[in-house]
Amino acid sequence: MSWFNVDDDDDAPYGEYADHEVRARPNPKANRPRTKRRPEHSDAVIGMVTAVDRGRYTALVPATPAVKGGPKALPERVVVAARARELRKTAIVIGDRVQLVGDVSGTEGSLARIVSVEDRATVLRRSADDSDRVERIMVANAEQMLIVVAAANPEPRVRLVDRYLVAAYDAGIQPLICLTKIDLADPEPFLENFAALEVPVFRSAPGAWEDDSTEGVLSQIRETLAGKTTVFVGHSGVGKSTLINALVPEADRATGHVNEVTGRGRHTSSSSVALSAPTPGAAGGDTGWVIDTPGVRSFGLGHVTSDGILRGFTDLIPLLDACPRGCTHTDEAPDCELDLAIADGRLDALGARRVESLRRLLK
Ligand SMILES: Nc1nc2c(ncn2[C@@H]2O[C@H](COP(=O)(O)OP(=O)(O)OP(=O)(O)O)[C@@H](O)[C@H]2O)c(=O)[nH]1
Ligand SMILES: [Zn+2]
Repeated sequence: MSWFNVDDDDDAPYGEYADHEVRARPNPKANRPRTKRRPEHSDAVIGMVTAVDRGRYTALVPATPAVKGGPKALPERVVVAARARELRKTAIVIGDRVQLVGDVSGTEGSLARIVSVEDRATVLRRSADDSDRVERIMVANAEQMLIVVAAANPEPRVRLVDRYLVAAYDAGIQPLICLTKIDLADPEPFLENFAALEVPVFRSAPGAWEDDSTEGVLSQIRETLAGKTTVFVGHSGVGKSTLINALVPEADRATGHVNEVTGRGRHTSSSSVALSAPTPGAAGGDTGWVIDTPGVRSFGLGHVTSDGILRGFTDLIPLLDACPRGCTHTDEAPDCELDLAIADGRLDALGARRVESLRRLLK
């Protein structure tokens, strides 16, 4: 099975566990869940978590070879698992690589046990709002973030994109921007806001897909997704599901569906899920992973330090070297180089808008 689709936890679409333990770690890019090293499970297999649903985790386990005198060979399979007791307080999220023991056959009705979570390459977090210092882990091990934003309906908001960018840079994830609904409005004025950043941009509308042509935006996006794990984020209604359905035809994200593993039918728009995104034409099936997340209105950054926020403004960073020592770069900061650069024209009107964006987030 190359893809599957299982609902997330309805009540906690970003994972059930506040991430107190991880926040204390000094390096936000390479932190690991604080799991005590348990006795080795030499028989454990590794799987990737693709869905979380009320204490049940779905993991994709690659084919395992036969062991002499031991278990038989097994093909790639979907395994449903519960967490081991000792992992009660550990966040397990989509994208996590986990060690599974017990019945890892993936046969209908079987239940394996997750006994540990592997170190994470990246952790994408979000807090409820900026005053909320308790963040949730949304996704583990994403390498790219595709920020989906509509040219119109809903109106694009610079501030929300700024927030996604900050969250991505803070997590060490490469951001990408996809403007949808370019048939409804000219996307360029909005995109100018981000022109100074070296962020790849895609422009999408069903008329621009031209699936068969290499120039079509879908082909461009597929190429970028190949072999990578990419989390899709965006405000509700921007066309994220439409895009995912076009990229991963089996995804069926727009309509409700029956959960293949649990048999429960539920609407998908509140759930996160990982879908494999095969790249047509790529030799050897250069599969990427698309992680869909529920559309959000706001994206809290209460957990990000001001240094983390600055990382989202790569275009302004070179100026800051000339700031007075300890400069906070806010409106009130005396002699901030950002103000001097606006005054003497090194930053144009667009640059001044970037400074405003930064300062709103630094508040
Ligand atoms: N004109 C136009 N409409 C689009 C485009 N993409 C999506 N839509 C429409 O926009 C509406 C919302 O699209 P969805 O794909 O459901 O949006 P979503 O971002 O997944 O929204 P949530 O499920 O709430 O997160 C639907 O009616 C789509 O048909 C586009 O490129 N152009
Ligand atoms: Zn400054």
